Amino acid sequence: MSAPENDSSRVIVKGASLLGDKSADLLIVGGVIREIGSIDARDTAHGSATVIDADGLVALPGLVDLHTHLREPGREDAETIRTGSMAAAVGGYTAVLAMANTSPVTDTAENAERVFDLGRAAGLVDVHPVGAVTRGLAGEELAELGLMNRSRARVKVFSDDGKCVGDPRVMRRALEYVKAFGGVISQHSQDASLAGASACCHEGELSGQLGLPGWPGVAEEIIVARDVMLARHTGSRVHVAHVSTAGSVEVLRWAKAQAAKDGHWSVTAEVTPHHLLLTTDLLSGYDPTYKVNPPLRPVEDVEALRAALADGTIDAVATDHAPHARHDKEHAFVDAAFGMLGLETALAVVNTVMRGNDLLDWAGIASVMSANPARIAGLDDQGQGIAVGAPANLTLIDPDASVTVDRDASVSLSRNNPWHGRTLTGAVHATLLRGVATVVEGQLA
Ligand SMILES: NC(=O)N[C@@H](CC(=O)O)C(=O)O
Ligand SMILES: [Zn+2]
Ligand SMILES: [Zn+2]
Repeated sequence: MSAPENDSSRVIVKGASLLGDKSADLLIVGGVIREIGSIDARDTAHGSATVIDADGLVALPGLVDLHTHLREPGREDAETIRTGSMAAAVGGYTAVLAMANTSPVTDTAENAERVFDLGRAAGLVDVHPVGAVTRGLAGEELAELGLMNRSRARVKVFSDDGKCVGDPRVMRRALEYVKAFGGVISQHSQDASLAGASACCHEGELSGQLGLPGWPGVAEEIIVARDVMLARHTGSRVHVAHVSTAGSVEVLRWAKAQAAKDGHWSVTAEVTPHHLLLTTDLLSGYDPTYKVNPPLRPVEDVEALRAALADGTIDAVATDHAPHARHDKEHAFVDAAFGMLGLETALAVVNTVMRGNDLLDWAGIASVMSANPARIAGLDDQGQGIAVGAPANLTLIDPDASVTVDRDASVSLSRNNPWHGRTLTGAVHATLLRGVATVVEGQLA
């Protein structure tokens, strides 16, 4: 699939409810929204237009995922840039940020360009490589941050995700460095010594009963607290990946108020769909599908995360789509790999949890799943909403569809799907990347 070269290629989307509000038609010419209103598909000017009947569907701007693991290069048995892009498109995404914990690590301009080019070749979503903060994710020397930024991949988001940048001196240098070009450090906030090498779940009453080694929420919170102080000190930007505790939310609330007063630095944060719905009690069956980092938390944390997403303390939903091959996941709980799939189900989970509980409306979902992540990542071709002159990156959603998730229906190469067997509300009907349908009637085009 490639972007239309012919400027006259026309698509008409008929009768979609724009962000859940009033219905209108969209005229797309050459991949750009040209007109919004009442468009007569029979008008001879639109003679060869492709018409998409969107009656009863909600149109959102294409979704943007700040946090995806595509596993290529290195673990093409778990996912490739192509299959991960397929899962993203099916999930309504038009752009994803691909984490750097591949093999080799995305820590050089050359490696970043390779991921970028493979994303372009797949052509289903815009794949933006995230650059590593440190060489080899080792936490010691800074990676080629400037060269990655100046490369064809134009990397602006840097993360050692999977590992925390533990050394405050390294974190300080990284924040200072990316400031020069408006970059951001996305931190996997987890103090290594409090987490401990064998910990595999949330530390609490249940981990004690199950005999599983856990780590406490404070291992996350102290890093969030440290990093916002470093961002303030350096006048830079920090982004907190996969926030999972009520304590982190409290720190963020304080930090955002300070940043707004100070004006010279900022902190943003994301939450995953699974941390908005799944709780630590799922671990009682020792099913490694539910083993993830940060771990599933008690219901009090889940409630705080929902409230923070609703009130803007948390800016974005990011999937942390983390595919794993069967032989890495199907182990005793303590030995299994951390991580779960998320791209194909994110929109339905957010709709079920947030809209279903009157915490966000469609416009709010568009903010946390498109506009805000695009702004945080500094993407200029995404997140502009549904407006005349904006690229036609669109997701058409059947808002009332009730879908029971089947892990074998996934286009991902992996099957570590925590939503298998659950019934969610809302389904992606179509996805358009710059006017080209990547998904039609829920299937890859
Ligand atoms: N989330 C996970 O449990 N695993 C991620 C790494 C990460 O996001 O920390 C992975 O790469 O598998
Ligand atoms: Zn992480
Ligand atoms: Zn991750």
